[in-house]
Amino acid sequence: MLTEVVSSNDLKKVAPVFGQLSFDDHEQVVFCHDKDTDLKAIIGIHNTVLGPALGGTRMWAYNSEWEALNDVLRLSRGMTFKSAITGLNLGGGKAVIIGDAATQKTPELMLRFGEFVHSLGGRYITAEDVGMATADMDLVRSVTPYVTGISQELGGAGNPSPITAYGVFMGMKAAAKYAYGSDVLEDKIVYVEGVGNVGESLVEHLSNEGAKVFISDISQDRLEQVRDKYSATIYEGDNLYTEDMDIYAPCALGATVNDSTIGQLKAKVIAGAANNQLAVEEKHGRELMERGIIYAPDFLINAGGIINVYAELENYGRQEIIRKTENIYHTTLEILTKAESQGMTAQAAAMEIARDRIAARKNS
Ligand SMILES: NC(=O)c1ccc[n+]([C@@H]2O[C@H](COP(=O)([O-])OP(=O)(O)OC[C@H]3O[C@@H](n4cnc5c(N)ncnc54)[C@H](O)[C@@H]3O)[C@@H](O)[C@H]2O)c1
Repeated sequence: MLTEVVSSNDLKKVAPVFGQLSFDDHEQVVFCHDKDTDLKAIIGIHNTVLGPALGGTRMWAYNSEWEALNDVLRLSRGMTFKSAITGLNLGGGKAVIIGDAATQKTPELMLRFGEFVHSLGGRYITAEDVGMATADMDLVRSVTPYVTGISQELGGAGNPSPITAYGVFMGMKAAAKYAYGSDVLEDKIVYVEGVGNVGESLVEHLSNEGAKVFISDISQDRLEQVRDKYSATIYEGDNLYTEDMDIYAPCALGATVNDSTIGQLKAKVIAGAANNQLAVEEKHGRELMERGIIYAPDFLINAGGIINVYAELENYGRQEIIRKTENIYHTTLEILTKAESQGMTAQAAAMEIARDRIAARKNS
């Protein structure tokens, strides 16, 4: 399976790059190293048929370089399909920096990373992802124009996370309409796993709508901050997957829908911001379908952020950003309907539309 998350030991059994599970015809993979700043980064450029490869930079303390490589390949491939299904003229790319953002991210390291991005001449355009903030992108902007997600003071569209959260909220409403016949989320029990930039903003929408929101995070500080601002309860148990809930919203890292969690989940809807929620796309997508769980494909409903940063390249304003993001509601309903009528998973239905758009451009 192309996007399967596997252990470092299993990864070592395949050819290092071209044989990687998620290589999937990547155009270019760039390894970046700088001794002075201890930068170790990998930039994945999956596909540039529709336009330059745009995707955020993630900084994470990976257990091994294999896992970092697997992650960047999975993520950059996902960006290709995200932009394609959202109708943007962008290709798919992503970068990972190996290290702990809390302790190892320095201005010097970010500048050096920016220089590597610049060296690609615009084939890859970066933005923020996990472990990155708008201020980091502002730093990168001082050495390259090939960056989005910069602050409004520098002419950017600002932090993309609130728009991402709004799009997830739209996709969640559409999935709820499909599952429950109504998109009103009042009194629905929603578990938000990960209350970082996007998760917090999603909690705000849910709490405004009167949903019963439970939150989990590995950071106690984040949990308390979010609980104190909105109507949300901190989940105190040790396995949220077994809890009674209507909607599960993964907003931390990917692959949480996997062999061990899928049989425990009681939610009827899965809709969240995390990229690559299905550990093995086809297998777990199908299992969700067989269990009657409505899955709103992640790359479809978390596209608000890329819509927001794309505005910086195309010079469209706030109104158009909101319009495109609200359209996620309609696209989600369309995909769920197509999937059911054609007996395919929602993930596969969304992928098919995205692939068709890329193929049409390639052949034009
Ligand atoms: N920021 C965006 O605009 C955007 C756009 C599209 C997709 N995404 C995806 O959404 C997800 C969240 O992004 P973000 O920008 O909010 O990142 P973030 O770093 O701000 O937040 C992630 C949160 O998840 C928590 N977390 C990490 N591991 C966890 C675990 N095992 N259980 C519970 N919580 C855990 C972290 O403590 C943190 O609070 C990521 O998968 C990201 O790739 C983000």
